[in-house]
Amino acid sequence: MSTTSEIAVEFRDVSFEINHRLLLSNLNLSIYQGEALILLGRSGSGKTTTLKLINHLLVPTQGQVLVSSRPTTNWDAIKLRRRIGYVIQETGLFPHFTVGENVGLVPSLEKWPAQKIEARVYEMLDLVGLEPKQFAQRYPHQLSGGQRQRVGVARALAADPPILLMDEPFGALDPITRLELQQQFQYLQRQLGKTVIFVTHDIQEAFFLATRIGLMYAGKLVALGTRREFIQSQHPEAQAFLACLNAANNWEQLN
Ligand SMILES: Nc1ncnc2c1ncn2[C@@H]1O[C@H](COP(=O)(O)OP(=O)(O)OP(=O)(O)O)[C@@H](O)[C@H]1O
Repeated sequence: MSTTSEIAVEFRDVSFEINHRLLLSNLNLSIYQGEALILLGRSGSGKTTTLKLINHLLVPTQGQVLVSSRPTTNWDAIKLRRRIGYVIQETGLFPHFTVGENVGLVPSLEKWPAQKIEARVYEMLDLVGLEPKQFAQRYPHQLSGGQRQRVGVARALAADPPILLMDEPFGALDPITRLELQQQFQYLQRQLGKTVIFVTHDIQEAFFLATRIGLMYAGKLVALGTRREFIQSQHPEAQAFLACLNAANNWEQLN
């Protein structure tokens, strides 16, 4: 895997509070270029909040988030977001745009010439396994959920951003399509060398995709490390997740 020791995103003692509720406290975390950092945690543990602090949808109430060594508060928010692809569970595709227009959105906002956009759209649809001639002219409602997710990934990759934020992107899919997309995504991430921060509450997904796993619990990062290190963690929340993994793997013992 092509990780370098250069830091792509850094949280320096970050807390985030809203309406006197502390959603995230004292987060310190460096994410290296080219790695797939999986944020794992149960519902409400603060994973999405952490992602939104990276692309400036939220601003820390304490500390700093740095992207390419610059605090997000010093970035022009639009320029920052163009460097960061964002894929969410409900894909956020524009319903009145065709698949091609959705995928070409950021390149057209960046005023690429029409021919270059079209070539890029075809390249991206190919990359995520959708036959461009068949799919580029369709509308999102004419696709299955799995196909929409593929379009969401193609759109996030279209302007070649160095960083990708993925918020439970495959959560709503059937397990077979999900595994297929996870495999394709892992291949793509390694080929393209993107820095990926991927949110999930599924430990199998985390183990499959991770360079490192960051475990969140009640707004805190309570464990951080490789799969091997995660298995050795004594934190009760890590143990609870590992118990889920073991339960899933021990189904043969059921009669
Ligand atoms: N705008 C808000 N105002 C108040 N509380 C909020 C707000 N946004 C999120 N929260 C709360 O912050 C906590 C963390 O939310 P967050 O969405 O980061 O969790 P998560 O780990 O991504 O959960 P899930 O896996 O369910 O998406 C939750 O308890 C949530 O209810």
